Parts: sequence; structure tokens; C-alpha cells
Amino acid sequence: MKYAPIFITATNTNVGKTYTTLKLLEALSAKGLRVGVMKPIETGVLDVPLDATLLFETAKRFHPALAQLSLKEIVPYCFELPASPFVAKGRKKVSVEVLQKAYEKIASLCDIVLIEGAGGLLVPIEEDLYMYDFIRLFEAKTLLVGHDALGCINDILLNLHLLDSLGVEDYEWCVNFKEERESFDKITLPFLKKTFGRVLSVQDNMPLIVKSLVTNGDMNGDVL
Ligand SMILES: Nc1ncnc2c1ncn2[C@@H]1O[C@H](COP(=O)(O)OP(=O)(O)OP(=O)(O)O)[C@@H](O)[C@H]1O
Ligand SMILES: C[C@H](N)[C@H](N)CCCCCC(=O)O
Ligand SMILES: [Mg+2]
Repeated sequence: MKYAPIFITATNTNVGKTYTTLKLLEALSAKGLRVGVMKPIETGVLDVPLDATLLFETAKRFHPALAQLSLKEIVPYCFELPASPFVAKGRKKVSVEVLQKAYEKIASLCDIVLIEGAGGLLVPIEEDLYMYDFIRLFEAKTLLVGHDALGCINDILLNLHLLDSLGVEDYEWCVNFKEERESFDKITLPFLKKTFGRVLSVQDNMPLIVKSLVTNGDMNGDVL
């Protein structure tokens, strides 16, 4: 059965997209799905693309058929400068057709593909192409990962506001408890709970995140 891909983004770089994508990969594989991965663009690549390599090697462990793909097909664009693609790419052009073709090849081997962005939603790629454009390009559901430190209320709300103003409907958000679980419960949770009723975390709520994002539209929204 085929499911819409999930685009994993975050309130910023270093928040935990790769970490969360790996947890999602594990959870979906445990449910018997053939899970693919893609990192359309990776920057800060000195010799090997670290994110794409980690995602690809892990995905192959769960779904060995992915070995017929090359790393280049998992991460079509690698740039050396640890910066936004717009800056890191220099005069090179990022082609959406190249990205779509790579995605189709991965998807042909899988039930679902996890697509990790670079940085956050408003990271520029070309003059008229931002990271958030990948949601429509890949017709993906979106998982926004927030950090757990002071400032995460503002960061999460800003990103949710952007998703809503872009007309993105199929999204879920969660917090990645990386450093500040203690203080989070005291200084952040009261507002988020009051505003949203529930706060999902990578650590405690992966089943709910999966349930929220992995539905097969053709089958009247059957969930896993
Ligand atoms: N919950 C966590 N507990 C411990 N370490 C974590 C956790 N989440 C992320 N990390 C670590 O923090 C660092 C940044 O996480 P990660 O690489 O997933 O960020 P990212 O959002 O994918 O960054 P980028 O924008 O560069 O792709 C990594 O070293 C990762 O292993
Ligand atoms: C290099 C880093 N790990 C990410 N891949 C790229 C982050 C770009 C962030 C651009 C910005 O928001 O200022
Ligand atoms: Mg990453």
C-alpha cells in the first residue's frame, strides 16, 4: 500500500530533523512498511553527506531493496558550505525536475518515503524556491519538529502560522526533548497545553505522530 511521503522540517537547523526521521523510520518499519528516505539537498558536506548517509544506511537495514539505489539518488544535491542552499550552491542551479525524478525512483521501491529538509521552512534554495515548497513538490504530509528550550513557543507558533498561511493542511508538530525537558514542563508546557490541548513529543508519542500522518487517502483515510 502506498502512503503520502512525510516531509520532516523543524523550527531551525540542529533541532532534530534527522534524529526524528530515524525514529519515524524505525516506527514505520516496525509496522511492516517498506520505508524510503530522501535528503533532497544537504549542505556542509566536506567528504560525505552525513545526514543522507545516516538515513540511507539505516533505511537499508530495514529495507535492503534500497541498496539498488545510489547515495546520489537519496541526496541529489550536496554543497560544501554549511549554509542555506541558496548561498552554498553558488552559481549552480537546483532543478525541481531532478528532485522529482529522484523521489519517484525511491518511491517506486517503498510504501512511504521520509523526506528531510535542510534547516527550517523558510530556508532559501533559489530566488523563487524555499524549503517549504518541497511540501507541494512532493505532495507530502509535514512533520514540524520544535526544540524544547526557552523560545520554543515563539518558534513553534511562527512555523505553525507560516504553514497555515501557506494553506498547508496535512501537518503535525511535535517537540524533540533534547536538552531542557525539566524546564520545558515548567516554563513552556502550560501555554502549549492550554492552546493546543495536547503536545506530542518524539520521545513519548511516536505512535500518535504516525497515526496522525500515515493515512492512505485512497482508502478513506485508513490509518495504520
Ligand atoms: N533528543 C535528542 N537527544 C540527544 N541528542 C539529540 C536529540 N535530538 C538531536 N540530537 C543530536 O543533536 C544534533 C542535531 O540533531 P539533528 O542532526 O537531528 O538536527 P537536524 O535538525 O537534522 O539538523 P540539520 O538542519 O543540520 O539537518 C545531532 O548530533 C543529534 O544526534
Ligand atoms: C548546514 C546546516 N546543517 C543545514 N544543513 C543548513 C542550515 C541552513 C540555515 C540557513 C538559515 O536559516 O540561516
Ligand atoms: Mg539533519
